[in-house]
Amino acid sequence: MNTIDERIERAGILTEALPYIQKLYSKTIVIKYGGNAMINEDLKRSVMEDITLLKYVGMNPVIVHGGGPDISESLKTYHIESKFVSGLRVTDAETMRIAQMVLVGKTNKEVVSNVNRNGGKAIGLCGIDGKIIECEPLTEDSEGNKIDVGFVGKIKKVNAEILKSLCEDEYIPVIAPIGTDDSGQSYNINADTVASAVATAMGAEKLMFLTDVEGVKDAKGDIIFEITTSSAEELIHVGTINGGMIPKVRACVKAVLEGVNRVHIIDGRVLHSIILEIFTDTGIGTMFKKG
Ligand SMILES: Nc1ncnc2c1ncn2[C@@H]1O[C@H](COP(=O)(O)OP(=O)(O)O)[C@@H](O)[C@H]1O
Ligand SMILES: CC(=O)N[C@@H](CCC(=O)OP(=O)(O)O)C(=O)O
Repeated sequence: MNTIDERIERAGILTEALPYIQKLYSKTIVIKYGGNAMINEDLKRSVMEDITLLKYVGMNPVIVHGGGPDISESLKTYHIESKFVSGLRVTDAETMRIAQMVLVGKTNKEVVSNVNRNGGKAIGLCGIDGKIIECEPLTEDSEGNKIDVGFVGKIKKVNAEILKSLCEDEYIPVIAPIGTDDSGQSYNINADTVASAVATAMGAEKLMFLTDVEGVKDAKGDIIFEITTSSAEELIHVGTINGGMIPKVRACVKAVLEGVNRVHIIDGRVLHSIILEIFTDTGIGTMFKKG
């Protein structure tokens, strides 16, 4: 049994959250949940509890999930080697078939089921459903160099109406990063890119990327708490930001420039990282701003 002092302290913590709840009430918050942050059951549960809590206090969370490690593992069982160009998986027809099977059939349903188990109402979708994500083949990397990565999609349009209706109807949309074109061809898309495009199309207030580092690091390895869009580009240019952090940072920069107010990269390995970011003044991880 808790003492009265402990209970008063708890009440204090809850009321501290009030200004944040008021500020973000009815606002859309897009959460990118990366494969490398889906580490263990405790962490998965804490992410789902946080997201369900956001919904119950009146915010509109939308989840975009990755699943790169899951895809690579499945490809291995089919004796297919994973190849990446500019951080993007080279996706031939067979890789596309397996990526879709894994992302939609496995990862998406696991996330949906975890949200539901925690009392939320999740609806699993990918960009093919309702043609939410319209694509064409991606033929250039972010520097404008020609690349041949097969069925990797460049997003032409996100049709956000269905997502908005689901949010209004008490649901939490859970989106797998697969898109489609007019012919019905499926495309594999980097999940960071999808999260950014969904946040912009939905007019989200906030976009959070859960990953496996504390935030964006500078050349000395220290976390950068606030980064401008121009210094982010500069750190990519000099190589301080590299590998999988490049598409993530570019997705952040694009979202900020296209009107998403708050964009953060946070450590998905920390229990309740979403709540810590949203309900505290200092926040955690790296925040992006225009400039
Ligand atoms: N400047 C940097 N700061 C932080 N992480 C970086 C940086 N440059 C490269 N990285 C790497 O980026 C990784 C995160 O990208 P990625 O593995 O693609 O994440 P996710 O699977 O969550 O999308 C980190 O684990 C880190 O190794
Ligand atoms: C084109 C491309 O690279 N697509 C990614 C989609 C999954 C993803 O982005 O997952 P993470 O967020 O866990 O890395 C892939 O095939 O791995």
